[in-house]
Amino acid sequence: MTAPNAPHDTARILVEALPYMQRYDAATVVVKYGGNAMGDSDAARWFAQDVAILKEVGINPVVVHGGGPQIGRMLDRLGIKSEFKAGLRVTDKATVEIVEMILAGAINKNIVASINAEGGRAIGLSGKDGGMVFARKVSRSLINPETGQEEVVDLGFVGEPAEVDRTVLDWAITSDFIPVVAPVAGSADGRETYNVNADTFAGAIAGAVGAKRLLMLTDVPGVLDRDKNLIQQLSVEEARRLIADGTVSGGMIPKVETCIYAVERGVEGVVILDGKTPHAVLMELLTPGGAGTLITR
Ligand SMILES: Nc1ncnc2c1ncn2[C@@H]1O[C@H](COP(=O)(O)OP(=O)(O)O)[C@@H](O)[C@H]1O
Ligand SMILES: CC(=O)N[C@@H](CCC(=O)OP(=O)(O)O)C(=O)O
Repeated sequence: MTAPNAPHDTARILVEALPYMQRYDAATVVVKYGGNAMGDSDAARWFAQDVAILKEVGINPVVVHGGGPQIGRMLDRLGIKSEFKAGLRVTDKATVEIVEMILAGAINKNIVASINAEGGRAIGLSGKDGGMVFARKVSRSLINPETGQEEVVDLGFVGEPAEVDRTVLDWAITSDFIPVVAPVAGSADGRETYNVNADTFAGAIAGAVGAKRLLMLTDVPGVLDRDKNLIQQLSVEEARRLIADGTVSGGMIPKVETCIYAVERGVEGVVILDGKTPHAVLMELLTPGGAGTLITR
């Protein structure tokens, strides 16, 4: 979106945006803000402005954020080694403490402050708050490259949402507040803290609140084919095929799996897009110039 430099520019932008505002009027849109999308201060400001504007025009944003690179940098500073298996961080007791500190602490509060600085009323939460999300331990089977056999790997305190209670989100959505949620959740008995992949967490939230759209902001233009060209639209079936044939790998796996999960739970469309482009969220929702990969049924 180019900045309006004359009143007729502003009027043109508003006229163009109007049908889109009507399409999403009073709808809930879940925006997953990945650690790689956070970028520099300009990108962070565009994001905060977009979220504040959405609420202002009658659309209800729920932000779920990540922070994988930021967790990695803190673990490095502390000399704690970290590895990923199947796109998930193997998380021991010391690591889960840092994960909660970075996600539910520093990053969550920075995003809240940025949105508030743009005139929004953001409220920072984690899955623990209001009993929003209870998690259970993730179990994953992977092929051991040495033996070629499938083995169950222990990822430690990595969780997946087992139960989502939307009460606290509904309260925020129907008030002035914009919920900003860190993907950390407790076990049902309150004894354990789990590190939940932010994509997975966002999908569970989008499904539970009946979101009309889920936007997944990352640092690539969307899902790329083998020649690195952007795929503009995918069905659930095509998306599954891309995971199975290895076109989609690494951190894109939980992202595409989340898209499939959310669409199957009634979210009309999920878009994977580059969160570092100017006003990516508004451009996607309120202009004809939407970018990224749209995944639908
Ligand atoms: N087919 C693909 N299309 C686009 N990105 C892919 C694909 N396969 C793997 N990736 C990788 O997935 C990354 C995005 O996942 P991730 O780094 O976990 O993002 P985020 O931190 O935003 O959640 C890209 O930067 C890219 O390296
Ligand atoms: C289990 C697991 O891998 N958790 C992630 C949580 C943060 C995350 O997902 O952040 P991004 O969206 O920026 O990747 C992690 O520890 O990095």
